[in-house]
Amino acid sequence: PIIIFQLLPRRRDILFCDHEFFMPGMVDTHIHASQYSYAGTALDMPLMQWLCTYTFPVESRFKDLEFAQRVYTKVVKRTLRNGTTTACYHATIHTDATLLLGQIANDLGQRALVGKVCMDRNNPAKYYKETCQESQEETCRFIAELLDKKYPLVKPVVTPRFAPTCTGALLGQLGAIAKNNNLHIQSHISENAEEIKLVKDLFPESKSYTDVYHKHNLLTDKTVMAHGCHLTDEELTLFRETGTSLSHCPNSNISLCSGVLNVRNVLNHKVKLGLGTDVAGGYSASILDALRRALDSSKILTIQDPGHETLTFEEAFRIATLGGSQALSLDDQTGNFEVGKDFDALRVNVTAPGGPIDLIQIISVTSSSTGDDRNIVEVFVAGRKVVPFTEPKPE
Ligand SMILES: O=c1[nH]c(=O)c2nc[nH]c2[nH]1
Ligand SMILES: [Zn+2]
Repeated sequence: PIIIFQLLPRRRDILFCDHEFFMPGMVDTHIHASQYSYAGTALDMPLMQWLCTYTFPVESRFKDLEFAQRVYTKVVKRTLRNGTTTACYHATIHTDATLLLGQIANDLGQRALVGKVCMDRNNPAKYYKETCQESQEETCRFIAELLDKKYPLVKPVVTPRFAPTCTGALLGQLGAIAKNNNLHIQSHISENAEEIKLVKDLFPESKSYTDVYHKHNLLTDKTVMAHGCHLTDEELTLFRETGTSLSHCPNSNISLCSGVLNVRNVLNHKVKLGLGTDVAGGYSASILDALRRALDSSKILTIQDPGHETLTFEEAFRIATLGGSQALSLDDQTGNFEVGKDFDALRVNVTAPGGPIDLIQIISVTSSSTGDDRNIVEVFVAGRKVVPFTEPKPE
């Protein structure tokens, strides 16, 4: 999808070809960098079985820094090429590999939140475990070492994987760490029915899944929760009251048969909302793909209930850009071209050679659903051109 909101007049310092324009960079509010290694495969199971069968064994390999370097370089480059100027990453439980992800995002020029995953229970994988104490200590080390690098665009995010794999003790400690250091928080919530039932059994004292996180001080205006397909209105109200945002990951929700988020209901509750690829539950690393699937998902709800107010193309575009920046509380820096924000932008050529669009005639296009990364000819983050990639100069 491409929105042509303004065909800029020709300027001497920026040469625009015909059918070119700038659009704001896109924001991926939820992506597992470590799972990029198997993106597009292994989507034949529901969430809990999928995690144990595929995800945890693959994530355990990130103890190996060479493997991590290879995968993380590829995922940052791929998302940049797809126009993701800001990404909110889950890595793995490994502190050093997660620090490496931060370094790679910095070197390649992506704006990023990077999280060392925390999980101290319900993980059957043999070599992929940490205790509550290790998780807490390594999170503190991760935060201190990443902040010490003083990367201008890369920040740590406190990352309890989700309630089923975290004890209450760990959730409480992570809530305190985030509060004491004024940090972002990310996790998952209410993705599928089996998971919700498990949380009910594990936390019988809590009123709801949302209440579990709330009780542990994990719902703040710097928290982003992925999925939320099955949240009740009462839970959405708590999201609104605490300033917590949602990451809508439609490719993943369909691929793992998890559920369909009612975006209209989320917007009506005035909950901040962004889009996520959720690689590798989602098989595409492109936010344009997420945008299309958000529209498809909304249309499915309309098929089921003709009274449902379908998401518009313009609303989906906003969620992919400004909405994402608001969801990550980064909208003072990015999300649109408001004066004072950084220049995070994509130079789009509707008729890029080899691209998917055949422009048959000059039309007053306001939107098109056929563009892809071939149409994104340049990417800028904070004013720096980061795509096409520049090879490092030889010493
Ligand atoms: O889509 C998902 N991917 C994950 O890796 C994950 N972990 C917890 N819940 C999850 N959901
Ligand atoms: Zn996820």
